[in-house]
Amino acid sequence: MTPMTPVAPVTPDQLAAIPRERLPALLRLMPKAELHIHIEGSLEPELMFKLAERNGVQLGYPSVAALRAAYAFTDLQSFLDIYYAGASVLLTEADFSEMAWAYFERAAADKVVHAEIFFDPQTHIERGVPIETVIKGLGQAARRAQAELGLSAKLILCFLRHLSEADALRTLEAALPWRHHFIGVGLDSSECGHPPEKFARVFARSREAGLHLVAHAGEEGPPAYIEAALDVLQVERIDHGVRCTESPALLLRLAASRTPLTVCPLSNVKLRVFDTLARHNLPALLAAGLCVTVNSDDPAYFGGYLNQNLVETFAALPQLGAAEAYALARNSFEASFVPAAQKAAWVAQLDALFTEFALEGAR
Ligand code: HPA
Ligand SMILES: [Zn+2]
Repeated sequence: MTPMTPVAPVTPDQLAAIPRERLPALLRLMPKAELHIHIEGSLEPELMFKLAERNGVQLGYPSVAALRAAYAFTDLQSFLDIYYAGASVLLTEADFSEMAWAYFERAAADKVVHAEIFFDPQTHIERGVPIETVIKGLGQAARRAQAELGLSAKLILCFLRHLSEADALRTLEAALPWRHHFIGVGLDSSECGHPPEKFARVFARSREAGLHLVAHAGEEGPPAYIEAALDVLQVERIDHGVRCTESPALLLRLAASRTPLTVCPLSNVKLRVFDTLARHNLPALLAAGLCVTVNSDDPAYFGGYLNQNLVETFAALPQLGAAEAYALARNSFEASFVPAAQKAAWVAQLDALFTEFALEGAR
């Protein structure tokens, strides 16, 4: 089907007619956008060892199996320590390109048609890797993803919140000559003790430069961090944000404004934000009318890419059915930073697929 073919929106009755056993296939087949993926978190142990050898970097683990065995996290910080150590193998433009290309191939297999990927330049600048090496390497893979996979890919530069705002401002100035290679800025790393207010000036400067603004908030931090990200940083999306349910007023505000939350269920369980997927608040967030999306965060570390997140989460939560699958995919396009006409074309593909599954279910 071409994007211009008119498609009637799938109806609630049609969604209700889709049998539960068809959900895994539907979740895998539906077109979707991924909006919360740290590209350094897509670095699989096998590629990490290959790059370590190529670049003469000592990893501190004797084997892929030993490294994987270390992926037993107790909280965000215990993950970040290993994640930054893993990123130390990345030195050349080719390294960044190879890592991103591997992610794009995996994402395309999951029917991701658009990805907005985070990168952490300060992790690399600190080790003497020029920012242009990082941006050019990732940009090259993004162009190849569009050309060879039909996957549109954009970059979002993240500031590390455990470092100073002055460091973030220096990083932004160093990146601005490459402004045309990235669409926005974000805020990640250790949340507690590093509230959004710490980065008010660098976000204001980024806004002046015409960049989109997002921030991690309410993963481990309190609802007040989500409010500060909205009010002080003026972000357009909240990454994670799951702790918003602790504040009824904030929940109402997020629903009314349709501020997107990029939720990462497998990450939340691995980092002990929730004990199990069955206890995740995704159904409550959807029921409250929020523009929630599902994402993989750091798939090489947390046990799965986007479809794995969707399939496992739906299997664990009987409240989630075809209507919620449709809402999540539709939200992923609504929440993306792409032109309205492109969003409409993807939503039309979504309607066509869900209608097909409904008709098959009714037969
Ligand atoms: O889940 C995360 N939270 C904060 N910082 C991060 N950096 C990579 N992943 C994460
Ligand atoms: Zn994240």
